[in-house]
Amino acid sequence: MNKPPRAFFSPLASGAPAPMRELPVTLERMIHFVPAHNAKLRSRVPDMAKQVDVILANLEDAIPADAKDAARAGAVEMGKSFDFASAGVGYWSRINALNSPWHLDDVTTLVGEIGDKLDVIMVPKVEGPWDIHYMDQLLALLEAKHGVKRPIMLHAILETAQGVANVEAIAGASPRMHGICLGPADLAASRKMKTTRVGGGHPGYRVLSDANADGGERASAQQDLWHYTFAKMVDACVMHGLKPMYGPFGDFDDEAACEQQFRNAYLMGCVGAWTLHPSQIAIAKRVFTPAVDEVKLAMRMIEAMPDGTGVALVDGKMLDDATWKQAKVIVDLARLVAAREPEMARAYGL
Ligand SMILES: CC(=O)SCCNC(=O)CCNC(=O)[C@H](O)C(C)(C)COP(=O)(O)OP(=O)(O)OC[C@H]1O[C@@H](n2cnc3c(N)ncnc32)[C@H](O)[C@@H]1OP(=O)(O)O
Ligand SMILES: CC(=O)C(=O)O
Ligand SMILES: [Mg+2]
Repeated sequence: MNKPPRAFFSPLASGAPAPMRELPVTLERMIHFVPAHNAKLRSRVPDMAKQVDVILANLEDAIPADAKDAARAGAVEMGKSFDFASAGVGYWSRINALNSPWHLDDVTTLVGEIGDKLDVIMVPKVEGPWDIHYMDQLLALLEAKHGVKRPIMLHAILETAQGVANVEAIAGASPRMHGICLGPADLAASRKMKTTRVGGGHPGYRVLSDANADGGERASAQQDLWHYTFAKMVDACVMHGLKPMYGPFGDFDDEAACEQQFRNAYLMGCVGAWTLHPSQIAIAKRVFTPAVDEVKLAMRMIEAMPDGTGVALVDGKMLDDATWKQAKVIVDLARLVAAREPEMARAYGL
């Protein structure tokens, strides 16, 4: 059963900030992962911040068990030593799972030490709305205790079969929800898929054409292992006004496959993807920034139907209200990019 509408937007603790009614309008083309226990990489945060939209201090998987405390302390140091808000860069942290021995210390330390610096907590292995309700209540209590002025948002990773089954309820569980991203590595393990990869396709997952009468070679094409989950996730996010994102791509040497995975996500409606290595930043930026010719076409489409109604022809193709709305999505994104990147503003003519 859902909360009554008025209760949905009430603070969950006396003194906690009022839940947000709308998500901040901001670019999140890449969530750049920094292993927070690594002092060398932490020292590069000011440089990284010039290249990415969001920096995330990772505390969960990929951090060795004996470095969990150091990673937590590193996340606090990152939040205190660099002014992400003034740089126009988001600051997120991925905490350890709700049933792990590090989870409680992660949440209490982050909110207590840098609650007013942290935009989003990324929650791994979310199974159902109950996980979000728990986080919502805990954060409200901690925000009230530490005088945090702005609610910390939640971004769920969709990486268990149970989570996929419950994705709509997860998306609608709290006004704290920022978005959901796909976690293909844990999801593969959860589903007992016979793969050993972090995202991307698999050469064995194919469709074969019918046999040829002459016994000749049959055409076959690799298919997308993630399409069903991904489409379900995007619709759940959009239904609740959240931001869908692609997650990680683990083969750093296969830049073409990474770019294709990111592009599929972009076309399907995602706002961004994770970058795990510096080489992936340019890929994410290229993919999640609308191309100049696409933006110029979209602007001509909007000009052809100034009030968004009726029918027109642009370059021989029919447009109506629905195509106008698609064009507006692209132009709105271009305006967001242009506000941050003067060279793109010039290229778009905005
Ligand atoms: C399934 C999941 O949960 S995915 C999310 C969890 N995984 C992660 O967060 C992984 C994040 N990435 C990393 O930890 C690292 O990229 C590694 C350990 C995988 C590889 O790092 P390296 O072995 O140093 O790779 P490589 O030699 O190619 O790095 C080139 C340079 O980029 C730096 N670099 C590597 N990763 C990063 C990063 N995420 N951010 C910033 N700089 C980085 C390296 O320090 C190195 O710098 P240097 O040449 O000055 O020494
Ligand atoms: C993203 C992530 O955590 C996973 O693929 O498991
Ligand atoms: Mg995972």
